[in-house]
Amino acid sequence: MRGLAFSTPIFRQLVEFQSYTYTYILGCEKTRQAVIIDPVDKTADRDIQLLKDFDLNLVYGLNTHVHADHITGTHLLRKAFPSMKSVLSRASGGKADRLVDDGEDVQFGEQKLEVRATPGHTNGCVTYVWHELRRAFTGDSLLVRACGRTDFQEGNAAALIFIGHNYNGILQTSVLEEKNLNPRLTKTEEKFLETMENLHLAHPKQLDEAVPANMKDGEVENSS
Ligand SMILES: N[C@@H](CCC(=O)N[C@@H](CSS)C(=O)NCC(=O)O)C(=O)O
Ligand SMILES: [Fe+2]
Repeated sequence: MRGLAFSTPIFRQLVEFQSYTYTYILGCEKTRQAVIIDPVDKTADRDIQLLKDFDLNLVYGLNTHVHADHITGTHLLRKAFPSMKSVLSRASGGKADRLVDDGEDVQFGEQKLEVRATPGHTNGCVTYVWHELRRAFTGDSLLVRACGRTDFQEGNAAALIFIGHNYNGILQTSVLEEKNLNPRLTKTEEKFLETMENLHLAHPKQLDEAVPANMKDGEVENSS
């Protein structure tokens, strides 16, 4: 069977409920090539099943940055889709099959994502822009009504430009909304820097295992 017939590009937003990470599957309906953005190891089986249900061939597994709150699922997805290449920014200093720089395109069938450097949460944060559908995947650079923390992983509030998580169940946002409603981004630069200095957030629970593993494309000893 040739899978379900889609008449428009395929798009799914998925959640991993331990770290509240949002994962995205994007597919070209004509060639059935697909990418996944910010997959999590714990939900790799779900993602593989969904890709297979849709008869999609995963060509890239992209990470927006070296995550501190979960281990990427790219190494597990590659087992099901052996030609899949993991993608990470060169500026992150981490390992991946393809290292990308600002301005590069990542092609999947007739669709593509533009890589834009959006440092601040980490040095190597990038946003992937899908121009065709006017969607931007910001990782933790910009969150709904918030932005990524800047108190570890070379975080630098002064470098933060823009938004992957939301802890209140709001699934998406727009540049217009955040420009007007984001309590951090509507401040003066001075007040913004002061706010970021004083967030006093607890460290992510998986920080100590996630960062070293994600620097090595998710490969950890004892990982399945
Ligand atoms: N409780 C979570 C971690 C929460 C956290 O630190 N989130 C990060 C993004 S993951 S690096 C963040 O930047 N938060 C900003 C904010 O304002 O909440 C866990 O233990 O995993
Ligand atoms: Fe992060």
